[in-house]
Formats: sequence, structure tokens, C-alpha cells
Amino acid sequence: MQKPKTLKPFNTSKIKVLLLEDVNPTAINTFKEQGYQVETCAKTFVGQELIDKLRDVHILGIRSKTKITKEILDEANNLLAIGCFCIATEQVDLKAAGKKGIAVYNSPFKNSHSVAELVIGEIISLARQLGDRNREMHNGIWNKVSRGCFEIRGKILGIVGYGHVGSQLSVIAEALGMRVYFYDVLQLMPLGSARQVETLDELLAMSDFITLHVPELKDTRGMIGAREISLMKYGSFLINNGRGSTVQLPALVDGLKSGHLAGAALDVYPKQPTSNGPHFTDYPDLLDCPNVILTPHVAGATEEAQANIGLEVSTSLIQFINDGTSLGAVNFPQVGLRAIREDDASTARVLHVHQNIPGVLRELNKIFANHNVEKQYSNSKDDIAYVMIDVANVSFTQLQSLYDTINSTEANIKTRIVY
Ligand SMILES: NC(=O)c1ccc[n+]([C@@H]2O[C@H](COP(=O)([O-])OP(=O)(O)OC[C@H]3O[C@@H](n4cnc5c(N)ncnc54)[C@H](O)[C@@H]3O)[C@@H](O)[C@H]2O)c1
Ligand SMILES: O=C(O)[C@H](O)COP(=O)(O)O
Repeated sequence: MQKPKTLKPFNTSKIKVLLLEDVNPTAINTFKEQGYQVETCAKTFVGQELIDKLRDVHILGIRSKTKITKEILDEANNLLAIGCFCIATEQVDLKAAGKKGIAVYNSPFKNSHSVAELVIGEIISLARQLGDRNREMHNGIWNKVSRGCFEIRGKILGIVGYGHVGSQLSVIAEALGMRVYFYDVLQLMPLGSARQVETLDELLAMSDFITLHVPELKDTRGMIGAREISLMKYGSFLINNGRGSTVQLPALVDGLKSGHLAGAALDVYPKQPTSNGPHFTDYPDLLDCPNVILTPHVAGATEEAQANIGLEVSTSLIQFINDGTSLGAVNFPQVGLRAIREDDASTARVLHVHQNIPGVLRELNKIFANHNVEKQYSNSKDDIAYVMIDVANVSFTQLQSLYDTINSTEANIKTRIVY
């Protein structure tokens, strides 16, 4: 069987990758194996500093902290793709990226199991007041109590958002003897003996533990406030490992201080520091609430999750850069063509992102009229369209002419050639 040809970029020098926020070494190694030049940094950047960092960069790798706005993208003229080495993509202006021909990738579920395991740890820790006992012991205080401490067996776990994390958690919680109910805006198949309820209010009123696994959306911002907390069972617990904006923290503090809630575990906050260090100073009221476990956005931060995410996202980015394949990109028309074979030495692939307006393919077909187009695939998403064209028996000079002509078309957003 013929092997696929390793394609090289026609109009791009060495591919430069910038990885922020401590992206896992699996990604660094995968990029280096391709001969890409990789720069890494554990922290993130904002504003002008980020713009300066991005000047020559072709691939940017971030996690959930780095905000990529339209203003940043407008200055990043060499950027071809962004990898979110996490689930979240809301930190990137996806529409603005698409309009500049920049494909954005993420890892939709490689850290879901890590989050689910942490929630189980938190449920048991809250039920047994482990955070408080641990803090007391570190302060030399022996406080042996059983009042207010419970087994989780037979208790009701209410999951808000039954997606990748929520459904995974459902299975593990049932195996530990919990009874699982969930609320989701979609009608979803319950796993095991879990049951879906019709309203959030119903779930809040029946559950011993409420755990939040919804993304940041207009409808989920501030979703849990004073009203919702008052609907929760007296002595129940609230857990949030989703997004910080979902819970109104002053209302949570009131619920905890009044004793209505028996405890809470939070991994995410409305405002989060951009680097490690003594920066968690925005929520002093939370610190002296009883039975509260606070973690610094680490629910998905395990060796396994980060290694798998590193591999998955870097592989998608490399496919996009080397072959043009956009399958899996979250903001881009999905396009993929079978590989050019090793013996098709003089075949090149034209990758053309353009405005989604009438007449573009007609114009392109005119440009390619005297060439042997082997295969062609076009797709569109909202305002942008992406066409991949394999052209056979094409010389270097002809490639230059094709590149210049396509680049000067009115609808052109970004054109690359690999050969
Ligand atoms: N703390 C962490 O480290 C960490 C790690 C992973 C994921 N997360 C966050 O957890 C959240 C969930 O992740 P996931 O992978 O399960 O996402 P997902 O997209 O697979 O599932 C989310 C679910 O929420 C549902 N939903 C959306 N709006 C809703 C609403 N208003 N009410 C009820 N349900 C609603 C969706 O229908 C979907 O089923 C995401 O925001 C993600 O970013 C945090
Ligand atoms: O979106 C995610 O996957 C989680 O919030 C984890 O984000 P992080 O990789 O920035 O910790």
C-alpha cells in the first residue's frame, strides 16, 4: 500500500509554536517530532504583552485562563491555529478567529474522568467534614466528633448538567451506593439507575448534594443564587467544579453562615488569578465559612488528563498545519481529504479559507481551469468557507502563481499551500 506523502508548507517558514499555561510535555514532544520550533511558558499573558508574544507565532496553545479577544487576534497576523488544551473554548473569541481563518481546537472529554473522581472525593470529604478536621489537626486541635457526619450510601446526588462530566460522575456515584438524579436542558439517556427530573427547582429540593457541571452560558451565569439556595434541603451541600460564574458567592456565603447549607466545595471562581502564588484574595468571606473545601481550579489537573489532552490537541493541530484537515475544529467548516500519496510527488494541496459569499468556487475553478484538479472538498460554517484542492503535476513556479492569484481574490481570508 502507498504511504501518505509528508507535506511541507510552501509559503511558511519553520512553524513556531507558543505554549502557555503549563501545557503538558506530551504536546511539546509531539510538536518537536514534527520539527516545529516550540516556546513554552507556565503562566499566561494579557494585553500588549500577549500581542508581542504572538507576533511570529503560527500555533498558540493555551488552557482556560488566556483570553483571546478580537483585538489580540487582529494583531496576530501569522497565527494559523489555536489549541485550547482543555475542554473550555469560551476564553477565545471563536467567531473572530474563524473570520481570520484561524482554526480553534480543544479536548472535549479527556479530563472528564479526573473531574468526576475529584467530585467523589469532595462528596465524602464534605459528608465527613474532613476539611475542618484536617485544618484543626494542623493547628494542634484534637476534635473527635460524629455529629453532622454521614455516610454517602443511600444519599441523593443531584447533578446539574449531564454531559461528559455529569454522566461519568453518575456512574461512579451509583457504584458507591448513592441515588442519582439529574437536571439538564436536553432530554438525555440516564445511565444505570439515574433519573432525569424536569426542573432545576425539583432537583434542588430533593438532593443531599448538588453538583454543578454546566458550561458558562447566558443561562448559567448566576444560576445558583439566594432563591436556589433557599430551595435546597436544610443541611445539604453544594459543589461547583464547572464554571465560577454559575454560583453567586455572596448568596452561598449567607447559606453557609446561616447553617442552611452544611458545606460546599468550590474549584472555580468568578475571578481567578493568572499565575500561581499568594493571589487568592478576592473572596475573604469564604475563608471562615464552616466545612468549605476550596481548590485552585484543579479538577481536571491530573497527570493522566493533561498527558492525554496534550497528545490529542497537538495531533489535531499538526493535522491542520501539515494536511489542512479541519475535522474537530470548533469554529471552522469541517473539511478533510484523503492523503496525497508518496508517489504523487508533484501534487500539491491548496488550502483556502474565504468569505462565505456566492461566486467564490466559480472564480477558483477559473483559476484552476488549466490544471489537473485531483480532488476538491468545500464546506462552510456561518460567515466563512474552507476549500481544499489537490492539484497534480504542478511546478514550483505554477504554485507561486496560484498562491498569488488566490491571495488577491476579493473573498480571500487565508490561503496556504502544502506540497
Ligand atoms: N474545574 C475544572 O477543572 C473543569 C474540568 C473540566 C470541565 N470543567 C467545566 O465543567 C463544565 C461541564 O463540562 P462537560 O465536559 O461535562 O460539558 P458538556 O458540554 O459535556 O456538558 C454540559 C451539559 O450541561 C448542559 N446544560 C447546558 N446549559 C444548561 C442549563 N442551563 N441547565 C442545565 N443543563 C445545562 C448541556 O446540555 C450538557 O449536557 C464545563 O463548563 C467545563 O468547562 C471544569
Ligand atoms: O475547561 C477545562 O477543561 C477545565 O476548566 C480545566 O481548565 P484548565 O486546563 O485551565 O485547568
